[in-house]
Amino acid sequence: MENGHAKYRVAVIGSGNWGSVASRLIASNTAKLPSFYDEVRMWVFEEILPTGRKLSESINEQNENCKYLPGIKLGTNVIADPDLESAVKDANMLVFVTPHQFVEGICKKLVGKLTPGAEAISLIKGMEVKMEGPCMISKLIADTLGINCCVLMGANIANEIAVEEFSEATIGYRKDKEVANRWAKLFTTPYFLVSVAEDIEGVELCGTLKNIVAIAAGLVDGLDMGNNTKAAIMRIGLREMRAFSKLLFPSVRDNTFFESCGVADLITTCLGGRNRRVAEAFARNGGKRSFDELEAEMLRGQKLQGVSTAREVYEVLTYRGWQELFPLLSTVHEICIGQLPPTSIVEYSEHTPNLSIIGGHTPFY
Ligand SMILES: NC(=O)c1ccc[n+]([C@@H]2O[C@H](COP(=O)([O-])OP(=O)(O)OC[C@H]3O[C@@H](n4cnc5c(N)ncnc54)[C@H](O)[C@@H]3O)[C@@H](O)[C@H]2O)c1
Ligand SMILES: O=P(O)(O)OC[C@H](O)CO
Repeated sequence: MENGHAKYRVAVIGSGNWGSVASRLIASNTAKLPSFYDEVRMWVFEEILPTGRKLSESINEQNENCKYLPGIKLGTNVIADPDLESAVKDANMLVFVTPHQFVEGICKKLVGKLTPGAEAISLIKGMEVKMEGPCMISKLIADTLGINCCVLMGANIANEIAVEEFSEATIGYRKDKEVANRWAKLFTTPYFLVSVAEDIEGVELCGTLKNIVAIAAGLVDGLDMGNNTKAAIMRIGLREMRAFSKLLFPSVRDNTFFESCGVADLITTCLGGRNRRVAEAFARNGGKRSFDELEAEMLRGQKLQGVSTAREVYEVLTYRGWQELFPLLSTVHEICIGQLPPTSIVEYSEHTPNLSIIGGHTPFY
């Protein structure tokens, strides 16, 4: 507390492409806003660079993440820390921004180490599938750590935000609007406009599912199909995103799909994202080189989320008998694992089933 007002200390857990840009964005605000401590600790998954230097040391010396965000100064109040416990010490606002496959292990290491009353926000686009069913990443964080967790999703290609091109984002929250507004204050800048929506599942599922549609869009590009085909993929994808979200969480709101986290993120990812780019290469190689191989070669340490999300969603679809209702989401997974050729991405529509069978009415399509 300072002068009777709460003061907030921010830690960022993750330092990849978006993690580095988010740290820079946040740090530009904490340096200015009196309700936040200036310093932003950024946890770094330690790596040894080709020069033999540690990534965290290099970031602190150059004030730049030469591997995941070269050429951009982070702000001198961003401090890289390879020690997870030390990175979150005394922090009461925790920003989670790692590829989704690593978050469970990270959370387990943080149990019992957090400042009482800490709040979290997840910028992670992905989901986990457990024995008991699908689990959104914000819920995984909240349940493992016993803390409240909002989400921030949107049309946010990190490299564009790094050079301060105008973008929007959506914060999803469950009940506490005051907390959501505090997160919005932390993130909002003149070039990054943030709105809040009381629909955490809807916001998070938009960010998660659009990565599967982006794979489909990349396949279409790799097959040299035109804009009409790609637009059709995006429309069908958006429709399936909304239907799947509402089946999982009936509380999900239609309006959420018109926020930055919805249609805008779908568009930007299908035009300029990494999932699209690698899927294009996959199709150009006729599916002969795996996504893992192409990811390693093309992204140099950055991670795709769409391929694993397609698998996770497919598990849910098969377990619940919904596969035929979601031809695009299902087909993307079957192409990714080599069960179908890339050209199948536009063949499935011939077999599109009667989509009105759920519950005998047409609530989704
Ligand atoms: N990059 C973007 O434009 C962007 C924009 C919005 C949202 N996102 C989302 O943000 C999340 C993080 O993406 P990113 O772009 O910051 O990461 P990234 O793909 O650029 O980088 C991969 C990160 O994973 C780390 N890592 C590798 N192995 C690890 C391990 N075993 N344990 C923990 N960490 C490990 C690496 O050190 C690196 O920091 C993803 O869910 C992504 O979908 C990304
Ligand atoms: O580069 P992608 O495909 O991981 O997408 C990045 C962001 O999610 C776009 O908002």
